Amino acid sequence: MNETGKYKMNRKVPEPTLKRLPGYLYYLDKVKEQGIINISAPMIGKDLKCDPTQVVKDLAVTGIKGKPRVGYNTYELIHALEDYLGFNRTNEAFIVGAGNLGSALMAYQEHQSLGLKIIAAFDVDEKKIGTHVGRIHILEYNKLFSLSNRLDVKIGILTTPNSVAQDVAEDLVNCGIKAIWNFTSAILHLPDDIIVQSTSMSSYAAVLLRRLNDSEK
Ligand SMILES: NC(=O)c1ccc[n+]([C@@H]2O[C@H](COP(=O)([O-])OP(=O)(O)OC[C@H]3O[C@@H](n4cnc5c(N)ncnc54)[C@H](O)[C@@H]3O)[C@@H](O)[C@H]2O)c1
Repeated sequence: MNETGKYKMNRKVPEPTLKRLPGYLYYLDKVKEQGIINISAPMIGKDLKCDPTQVVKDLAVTGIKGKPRVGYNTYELIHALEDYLGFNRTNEAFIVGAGNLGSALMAYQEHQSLGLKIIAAFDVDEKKIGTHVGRIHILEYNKLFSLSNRLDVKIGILTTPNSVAQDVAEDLVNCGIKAIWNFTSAILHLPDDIIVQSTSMSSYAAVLLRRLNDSEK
């Protein structure tokens, strides 16, 4: 942090901090609904079962500082978090692979409130092409190239089988995609400037099962 308490813009915020920020936002929305105007770090820490020092450190990345004995202004903090996370902007995304997982992601409207809007899906399966999930149309994979020329989409969500993930990811990059949310288990080899966020439910399940096993010993 610099002397004003703000993180320098070029400083890379640790991933665990970034992962915790949406949780604060969700919690603060509930606090706001209860009409609570100011909230302290110890109160947030108590409710979210985490260390208040960690809360202060995490929230400092937004540039907002709490006041001694008053805490944070709930509205200011929500706004700062939304702004920092880009939730109050619309980020359009393509999804490739409209199977079980791809369709579930398309059906999950909550992403929109996070500023992530899936505008089209692409697949190679003739039976799926031309259908839609909610308002999202599933288009022929080859259309990815012409459509990305017309639209300035920067995010690609990858839900194809693992076997084709690298090829599809390279196509996405060639179409101008700058950030890939990778749900496959493939380890993608892409240029350094491409942001890849891999998400694995299996790793969370592994932690859950291991902890359950440990607790039963
Ligand atoms: N990250 C997670 O937690 C998690 C959870 C479940 C599944 N997965 C992974 O997500 C991926 C999808 O799983 P699923 O159960 O939805 O599979 P699925 O078979 O239901 O869907 C895959 C879709 O991709 C399409 N496809 C195949 N080749 C393609 C290509 N070259 N271009 C475009 N589309 C293509 C298929 O036609 C199909 O519609 C798999 O890699 C799976 O391992 C990840």
